[in-house]
Amino acid sequence: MSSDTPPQTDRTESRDQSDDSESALQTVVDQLSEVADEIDLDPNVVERLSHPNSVYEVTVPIERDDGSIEVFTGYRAQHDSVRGPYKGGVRYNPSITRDECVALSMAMTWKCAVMDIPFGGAKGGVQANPKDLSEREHERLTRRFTHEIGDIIGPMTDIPAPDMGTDAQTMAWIMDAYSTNVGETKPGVVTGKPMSIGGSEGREGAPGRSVALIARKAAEYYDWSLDDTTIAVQGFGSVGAKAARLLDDWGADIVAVSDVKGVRYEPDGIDTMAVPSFEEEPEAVTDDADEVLAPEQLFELDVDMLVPAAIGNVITKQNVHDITADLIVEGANGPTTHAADAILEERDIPVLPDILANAGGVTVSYFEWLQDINRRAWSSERVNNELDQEMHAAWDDVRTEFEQRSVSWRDAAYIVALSRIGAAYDARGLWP
Ligand SMILES: NC(=O)C1=CN([C@@H]2O[C@H](COP(=O)(O)OP(=O)(O)OC[C@H]3O[C@@H](n4cnc5c(N)ncnc54)[C@H](OP(=O)(O)O)[C@@H]3O)[C@@H](O)[C@H]2O)C=CC1
Ligand SMILES: O=C(O)CCC(=O)C(=O)O
Repeated sequence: MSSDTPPQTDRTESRDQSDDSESALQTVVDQLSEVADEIDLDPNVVERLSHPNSVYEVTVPIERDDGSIEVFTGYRAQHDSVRGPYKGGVRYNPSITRDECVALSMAMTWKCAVMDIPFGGAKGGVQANPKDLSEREHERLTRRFTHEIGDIIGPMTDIPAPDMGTDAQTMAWIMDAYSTNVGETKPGVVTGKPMSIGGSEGREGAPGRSVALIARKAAEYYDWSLDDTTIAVQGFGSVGAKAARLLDDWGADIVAVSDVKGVRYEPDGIDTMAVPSFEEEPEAVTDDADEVLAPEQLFELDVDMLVPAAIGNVITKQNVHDITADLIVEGANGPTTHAADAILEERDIPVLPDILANAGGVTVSYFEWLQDINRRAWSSERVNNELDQEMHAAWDDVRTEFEQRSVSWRDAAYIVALSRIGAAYDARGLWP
């Protein structure tokens, strides 16, 4: 099944349009086309990359705890595998759509390429609110979803991982359902598993760690001291809480953190360890806070650095002018629309893009996959050292393009990724 992709739009044209309706897919396709022009990427490769290889839509019926049957819709989008097996997370979210999965799968292709790890891009999910599911319902949903996509995932074909609304336990159920089906234990079919069944040290904290590492690199690049840097973080889950806590530990002042209910604001700096993360207790970030702001006020705060680490398309043409931060580091996937990105560029506010900043997750997933294949566990020191090395190498590659071509950080990251993907297509010559 192939997808109808949106038409590519001129960036200046999109500047003049309202981006109320700019979809995540439109954002990614526009970015692809802009960078393809910059590096003269073969138009055939651009055409190929503008479409997912396959998109699967499945029906996931489960028995609720009260005995009734409820039917959910699930997706798995596989974008491109020229550099290796499809790789990407599975999210449980009531508003997830087919197109959003396609957009996120495309971003995974770029992310793996910018990190130079041998995977392509995929993403999937189920249209369900994990907060409305009991643990047994979560398990039944996961096992049935795995059954429905069982033929198209596998350690050498497509390897799911956690994303919003899913966690290590979800991955354990996927691994068990898949392994039971094929009659053999296959730890490599998913990453982000519990340690007891082949998970890796450091995977859970890895995306937040990479966000913090890139934030620190960027601060150094612009000659800031982290000790004098104030930061606001949207989302206090797997990515946001870890990033905030590390940056706090490294000396920055985290002055605001938020969840769906609001913003906890402490101008003198928050003790981030004392605030419950999403995993510790959902929707509790503002509990007992002295000062609580409305969620949308986070972007208006007078801070040095902004880290959107919750959901996509939150920095838009409508609110981008409220932003006074001097630097943005994207923890979430696709938090900035293409139109808002152009305005930030005009305003000289650098944006360190998602495909670099949060790539620690898939990088440690790659380490986990290697450990599964070799049946050898790495120490947490080894995982963190190798992650730091990979992040620094990717930073250097992106910084080189940023400086040599005088493009945005996002375009520089896309250039690194698309050059590698283009070279793989050149070498393989996949055209029939
Ligand atoms: N987990 C991973 O391995 C990776 C995740 N990402 C991306 O990072 C982002 C966050 O994922 P992750 O940390 O795993 O998700 P989690 O489910 O762990 O946490 C999400 C957090 O965002 C908050 N949140 C949700 N909606 C809003 C909103 N509208 N405004 C403010 N806060 C909100 C939640 O708060 P509440 O408690 O109120 O629900 C929660 O604190 C996603 O874009 C994901 O794709 C990227 C790379 C890897
Ligand atoms: O760890 C992985 O394989 C993918 C994580 C993910 O979905 C992401 O980086 O957006």
